[in-house]
Amino acid sequence: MDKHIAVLLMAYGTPANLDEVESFYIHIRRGRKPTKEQLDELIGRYEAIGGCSPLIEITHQEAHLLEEALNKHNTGNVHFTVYIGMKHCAPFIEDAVSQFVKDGADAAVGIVLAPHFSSMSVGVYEREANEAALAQNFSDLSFVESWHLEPSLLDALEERLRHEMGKFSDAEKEHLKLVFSAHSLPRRILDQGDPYPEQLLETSRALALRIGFSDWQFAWQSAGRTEEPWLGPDILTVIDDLAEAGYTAVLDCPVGFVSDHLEVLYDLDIEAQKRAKVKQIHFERTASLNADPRLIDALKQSITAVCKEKGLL
Ligand SMILES: CC1=C(CCC(=O)O)c2cc3nc(cc4[nH]c(cc5[nH]c(cc1n2)c(C)c5CCC(=O)O)c(CCC(=O)O)c4C)C(CCC(=O)O)=C3C
Ligand SMILES: [Fe+2]
Repeated sequence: MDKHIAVLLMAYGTPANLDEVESFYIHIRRGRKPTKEQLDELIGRYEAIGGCSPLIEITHQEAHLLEEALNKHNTGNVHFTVYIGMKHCAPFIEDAVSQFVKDGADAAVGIVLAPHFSSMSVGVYEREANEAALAQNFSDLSFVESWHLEPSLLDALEERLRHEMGKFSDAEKEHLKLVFSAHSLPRRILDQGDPYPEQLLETSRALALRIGFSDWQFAWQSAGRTEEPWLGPDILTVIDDLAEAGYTAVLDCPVGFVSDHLEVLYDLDIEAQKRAKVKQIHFERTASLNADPRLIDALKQSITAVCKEKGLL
């Protein structure tokens, strides 16, 4: 009999349509209903990107390609099945865990479609998966904690950066700032020595070095609308400051994200682009990795490394 390894591929989730925005938002807020203004504002953002986000469809493509890649040329009698588990919409992480337990998986490896670890992002996915596994008496669940320096990930991002750089003239490049961005988190993560900011800088440094462009900085984006302070500087403030400092071009590389979704299609393509226009800055961003074969390879390499560590391969 083949050994059956389940891969739990986790992503944020998205509402399937505008009618589902409210329940999605309530789930993000752990059961608290948003005010009408908050809900309308979020619906407005989804409307602005065409009604819904492509995140689910892209995640399905990634899952399919990953399963194919893992089962290609694998040694011995091991078979991989990829299960999608979303944090905030169906199929939820616990649904995926129930399914692979029901399917008789011998072991499971979890990975989040976000390369950098934070206790408030990837850590929460892991906790939810562990709780679901525990509830079903499944004990062989391991995780890829972060995969932010996987060579194939850097290859894919480097190619995106080189392509986008080509859209600026040599004259523009003299006043161009390369900005790496990622989803902000509440500033209190710093008190706990969270690795998130440093891992993001590691990816950013590696990429700037690869393309030989030293005029870069980091910015946070998509901070939540809550009372507590979030990590800054925010990308919109950075655009203002760069304009003030005489920059006329910005290339943003959202290194913290993998797929096209609201935070890229709205927060960058609409909101940041609009701010840049006001400030007369030529703003571009690198294309999302989506189902890029090098992204799939990065996921495969990090999953097989954990399998080897655990003696599964
Ligand atoms: C670290 C991180 C990532 C990256 C890592 C990962 O991918 O996990 C991420 C991704 C995403 N976040 C997304 C959307 C939203 N996030 C919200 C709110 C929040 N995000 C948070 C963190 C993160 N979020 C946090 C701490 C909150 C505050 C509430 C809470 O404590 O949980 C809200 C509520 C309203 C608002 O504040 O804007 C929305 C609509 C979508 C888009 C989905 C689509 O395309 O539909 C994606 C990929
Ligand atoms: Fe978010």
